[in-house]
Amino acid sequence: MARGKFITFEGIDGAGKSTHLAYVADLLRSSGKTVIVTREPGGTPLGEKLRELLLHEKMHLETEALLMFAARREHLAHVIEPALARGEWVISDRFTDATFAYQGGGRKLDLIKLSALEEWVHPGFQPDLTLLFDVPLEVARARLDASRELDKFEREKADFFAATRTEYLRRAEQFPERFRVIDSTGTFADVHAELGQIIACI
Ligand SMILES: Nc1ncnc2c1ncn2[C@@H]1O[C@H](COP(=O)(O)OP(=O)(O)O)[C@@H](O)[C@H]1O
Ligand SMILES: Cc1cn([C@H]2C[C@H](O)[C@@H](COP(=O)(O)OP(=O)(O)O)O2)c(=O)[nH]c1=O
Repeated sequence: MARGKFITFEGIDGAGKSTHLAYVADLLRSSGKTVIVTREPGGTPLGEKLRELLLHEKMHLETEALLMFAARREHLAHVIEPALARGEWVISDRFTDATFAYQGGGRKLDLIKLSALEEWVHPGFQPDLTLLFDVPLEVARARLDASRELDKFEREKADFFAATRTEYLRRAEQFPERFRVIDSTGTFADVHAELGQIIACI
């Protein structure tokens, strides 16, 4: 049985990534793949408890980074790795790039510390494809304000999101073999067309 593929969705809050996740899952299912959709922080019973804390409690920056990776360890062990080994495809709404972008870029935690945690939690393992949904900050903010009650991260100021977006784009340049940057300012139809082309080539 061939191993499945691991696809991650990334972007600043309000970029539109969650909106397009079901579309990509359906595209893959219609081509005969078994697909699991999951998310971070979360994706396991313990991970979802950690998510509650991470999204609503104030904590030291390093505690936040450590808990993100603790939840990720659970997620890899109990969901991602077993599914890929069974030949299933896994789509995750965020993964380690989010920790580099938010805790590293946004909150300025030393990237060397994050690389050490990454090397500990998933040495040699990376997504096969990372879709980075990119929009200007004002567009993301307007979409967020119109759509939901904001959590701890979503209430951050513009300079936090500017730094988060910059770090995402820097990583996309650093790892061009797995990143695809999606212009998420277009209509749903525009974004779907771009996603369709990318998925057709994977
Ligand atoms: N291309 C788009 N055009 C207009 N509105 C969009 C677009 N993509 C997403 N939205 C809207 O923006 C809001 C935030 O999208 P969401 O997918 O939840 O963002 P994210 O998961 O990136 O935080 C939702 O109300 C969604 O309907
Ligand atoms: C996975 C991850 C998420 N986050 C943040 C980004 C988001 O603001 C928040 C939750 O992500 P997300 O599920 O995208 O939130 P929503 O469904 O409300 O759009 O967690 C980090 O700061 N670091 C991480 O490593």
